[in-house]
Amino acid sequence: MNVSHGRSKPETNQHETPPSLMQVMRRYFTVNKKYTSILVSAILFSLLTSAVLSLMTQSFHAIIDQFGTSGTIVNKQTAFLLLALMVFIPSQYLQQFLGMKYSELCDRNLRNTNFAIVSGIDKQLQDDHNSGDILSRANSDLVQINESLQNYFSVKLPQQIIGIVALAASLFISWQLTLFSLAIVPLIAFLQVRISAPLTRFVHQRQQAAGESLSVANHLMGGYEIAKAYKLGDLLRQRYEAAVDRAADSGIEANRATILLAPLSQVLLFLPQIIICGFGVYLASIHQITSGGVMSVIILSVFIGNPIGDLSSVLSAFKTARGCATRVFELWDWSPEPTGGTATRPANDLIRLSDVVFSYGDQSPVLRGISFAVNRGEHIALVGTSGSGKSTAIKLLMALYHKQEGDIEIFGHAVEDWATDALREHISYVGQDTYLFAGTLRDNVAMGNQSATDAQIQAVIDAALLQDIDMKRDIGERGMHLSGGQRQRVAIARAMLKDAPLLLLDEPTSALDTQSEAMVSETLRRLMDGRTVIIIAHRLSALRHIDRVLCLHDGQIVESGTHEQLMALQGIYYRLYKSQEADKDENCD
Ligand SMILES: Nc1ncnc2c1ncn2[C@@H]1O[C@H](COP(=O)(O)OP(=O)(O)OP(=O)(O)O)[C@@H](O)[C@H]1O
Repeated sequence: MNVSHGRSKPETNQHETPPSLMQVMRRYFTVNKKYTSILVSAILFSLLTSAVLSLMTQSFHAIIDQFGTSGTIVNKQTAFLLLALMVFIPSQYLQQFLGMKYSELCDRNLRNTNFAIVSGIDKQLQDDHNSGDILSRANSDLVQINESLQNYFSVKLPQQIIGIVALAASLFISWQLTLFSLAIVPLIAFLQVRISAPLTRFVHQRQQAAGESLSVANHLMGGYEIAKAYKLGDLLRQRYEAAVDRAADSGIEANRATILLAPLSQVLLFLPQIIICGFGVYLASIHQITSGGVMSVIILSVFIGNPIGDLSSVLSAFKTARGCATRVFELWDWSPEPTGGTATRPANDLIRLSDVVFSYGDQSPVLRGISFAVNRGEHIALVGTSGSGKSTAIKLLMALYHKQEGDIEIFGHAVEDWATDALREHISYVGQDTYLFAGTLRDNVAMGNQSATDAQIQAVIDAALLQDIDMKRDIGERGMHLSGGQRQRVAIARAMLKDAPLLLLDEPTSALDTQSEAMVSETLRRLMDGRTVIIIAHRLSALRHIDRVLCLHDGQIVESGTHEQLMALQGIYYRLYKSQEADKDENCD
């Protein structure tokens, strides 16, 4: 596993040995290294707290011994005790506060880093994973990491530091009494480690299953109408319950280990003190230790016992954090989308595909050597049978996927020579599934050009025949408060505002009824005017004004020409056209 959050692995392998706790924690610290000074300060305050605590115990020791021998209390020691308390309290506050702050800042950093990485994941990898799993890694896994580690950095780590210093002070007072009281610790610690060993696996499985259940819930919300229309409620519920069952089974196993560890911790907490009392009285009786010494060791044993007793909960917190962090870091190791080359401006107006071959993953090729060129201002239509590769060709032009063979040249640069972001600035895209964001009409249109003025936005709203809708109107999540035709025209208005020289249209009217289609077609005409356009067209009757039609079949261009030329050819295009005409006649009857 990488130490930095730079990603190198092309793909995750579920069967790989999971990274060790050390590897995961090293990566956690590296990713959050800008906050290390806060953690170091928390540790320094823990050291100060423990040093003050040891000195307080020493003076307490002296006060009791003095009182035992002379019946008086030493004023100097008492004054010191009070002074030490005044340092102890703020120091303990700061150690906890800084530990908590460190963990909160790390959480924020992990979330921001995670969002940036998720938004740049290679499209092919994203296709291969379900969105619920990605969301679960980006949310509940991060929550679990924070919950597990925050308590450690703010409470448990300072306790451990204080415990170590208290142990040293206790050994200094009476090494026999201290070691005797700790004799049982190795055995119990060994049991704790053994019992908690499978915890990481169960936590990993639980989070995996939680991701699956989230994915099913996503389907229910995203495909609400379909779920209702096809009565998919039961099917989705069964899938959801199966995933939740798996999450619960793994959760029960994970918690079983945690619960088993609890009694061991209790034993660890009290046993040393009982031993100190008994053995301490014996040592005092043979003058090996004073009564003040026994009292001090008892006090120190509480600070030593705390971290030992908490070992099990610390272990389980770390194992939970390790399981979740492994899933998050796995996501971070997925290949990012290539940022491309250095070209940021067009060299000329030509778009050209030469012998392009492309397949999704290791499947058989979807595009099998397609070649065509588009000149500035030309309008080209891609038509053909379903699955012939039309949308894929458009996605290659947007650099969402990358061809395996051949050349793709956009405005005079090979697609891979373009800086990917710059390339996309020169392209407007309107697809068949319009994605609108929750917010106002203005917010959605302005995504085409975030520096546009209200007047410019209103102008494209008017041009897209949306003038009846107030631009401040909330259009609902995914534009649910609008009709299908209106949603499509919002997408067109967005593309108009972007004003990019290349326009890619993927069946922008296919989902519309005839009336809406007429309105959308009108706005489309306004959008296409003066731009280079590649349109995937469903209704062939609308292609009479297109400069050139390319007919795809089985990943190859089999016919090319104007509508009239292709009709005269009486090939695939002609048959598709005729079958659409026949459908239309049938519907009219
Ligand atoms: N993300 C993907 N992963 C794997 N295969 C895919 C993916 N997208 C599309 N395909 C496959 O690639 C082939 C071409 O799909 P594409 O969407 O390019 O066809 P199309 O001509 O646009 O079809 P339609 O007219 O039905 O929209 C199809 O067989 C499809 O199953």
